[in-house]
Amino acid sequence: MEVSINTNAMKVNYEQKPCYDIVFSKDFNLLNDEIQQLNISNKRICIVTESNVGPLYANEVKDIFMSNSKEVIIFEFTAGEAHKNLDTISELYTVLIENKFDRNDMLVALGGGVVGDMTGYAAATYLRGIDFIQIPTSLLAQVDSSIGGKTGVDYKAYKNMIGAFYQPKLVYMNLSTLNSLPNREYYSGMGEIVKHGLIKDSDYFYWLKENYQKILDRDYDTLFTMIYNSCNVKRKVVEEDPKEKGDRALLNFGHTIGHAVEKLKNFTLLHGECVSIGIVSAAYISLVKNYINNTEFNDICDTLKLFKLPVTTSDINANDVVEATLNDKKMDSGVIKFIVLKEIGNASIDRTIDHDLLIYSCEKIIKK
Ligand SMILES: NC(=O)c1ccc[n+]([C@@H]2O[C@H](COP(=O)([O-])OP(=O)(O)OC[C@H]3O[C@@H](n4cnc5c(N)ncnc54)[C@H](O)[C@@H]3O)[C@@H](O)[C@H]2O)c1
Ligand SMILES: O=C(O)C(=O)C[C@@H](O)[C@H](O)[C@H](O)COP(=O)(O)O
Ligand SMILES: [Zn+2]
Repeated sequence: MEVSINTNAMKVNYEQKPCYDIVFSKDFNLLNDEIQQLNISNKRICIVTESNVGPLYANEVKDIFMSNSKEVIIFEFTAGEAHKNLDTISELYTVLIENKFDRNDMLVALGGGVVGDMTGYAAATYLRGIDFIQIPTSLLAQVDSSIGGKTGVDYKAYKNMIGAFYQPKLVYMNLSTLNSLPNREYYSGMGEIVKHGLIKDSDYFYWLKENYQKILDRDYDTLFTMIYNSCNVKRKVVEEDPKEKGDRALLNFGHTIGHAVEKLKNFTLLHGECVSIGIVSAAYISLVKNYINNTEFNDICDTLKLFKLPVTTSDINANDVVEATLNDKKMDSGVIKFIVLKEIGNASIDRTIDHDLLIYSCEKIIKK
């Protein structure tokens, strides 16, 4: 994978026209210029954040917005997937109404994927839609959730069951915010990053493997190259299929089983950890279908383990996992659009994966 990165930004097109910039930076110094281009001088701003990230970064970000807008308020909720729900959204709606936010005003998501998904959904639905921008602060949010416009909340423990496709006006990444990200959360982001290599770029997958120590050490230049490349993989997929009518489903590789595990483990495993387990089951199905060979299957498992990710789980049963997949959003008239690997770096949609094969693959990931 040869990548010459001579810029700190990339443009995302949507329905074949420029939509928003993804800006990569070592700090918040470029944020002022970026938001000035959005002409927010007469806007009210609500920074949406949570109890871990807010105390670290909200004041610095608020100061930047204060010097460019009419008014800035902060909405902070308790961190964690358990608060990615309609109750939190309702609290945010109430704050916006009480502060007389109108359609001219804007939300700012400052946090990980939970903040980004919820802020985007609130922006998509408040007054039938107001602008929002993403300032992702977790690795997973920087390489995945802040890009592509999937927004939403969990509903009765079903993942992302309520939501909207709604694009941000800007994605601003301060890579230095990762310095405060706990290791387990950092490794969780690697689940989505390994996924990017597996579905679209075998050179990238092997580059991750070769650079695993620098990645674990959070070497800045390696981190920048990795985040930039993952964003590029996702950008290209979502530009081609913004509302997942086709190949955007490839980004869901590992998620059919992954989301089921996330639900059945009562969100005690992190999203990226569940994606890792889901990748193993999907890779195993790809092995059974003779798309990949044993060496490649073991290579995938070993690479996930290099990034401290789980490849098995326990205390759940295969039938419950498969039952949970029936609510997968990739279901199409009772047939799952399951994502398999035709080879490393080349995923595809397979509508022939039946109940028995799903059960068989689950037994591979469930430790007795
Ligand atoms: N919309 C999408 O396309 C998309 C893509 C992938 C994942 N997701 C969703 O994103 C969520 C997972 O995102 P996540 O892993 O960022 O979870 P998260 O938002 O819960 O953040 C992970 C943890 O790290 C903390 N944190 C975040 N940034 C930090 C920082 N800079 N310093 C210290 N602590 C920090 C958070 O408080 C939290 O405890 C899931 O709900 C998943 O469904 C959405
Ligand atoms: O952006 C996408 O499309 C993805 O599938 C990215 C996934 O990593 C992410 O977890 C997404 O939220 C899952 O989509 P969902 O439609 O299954 O909720
Ligand atoms: Zn995901």
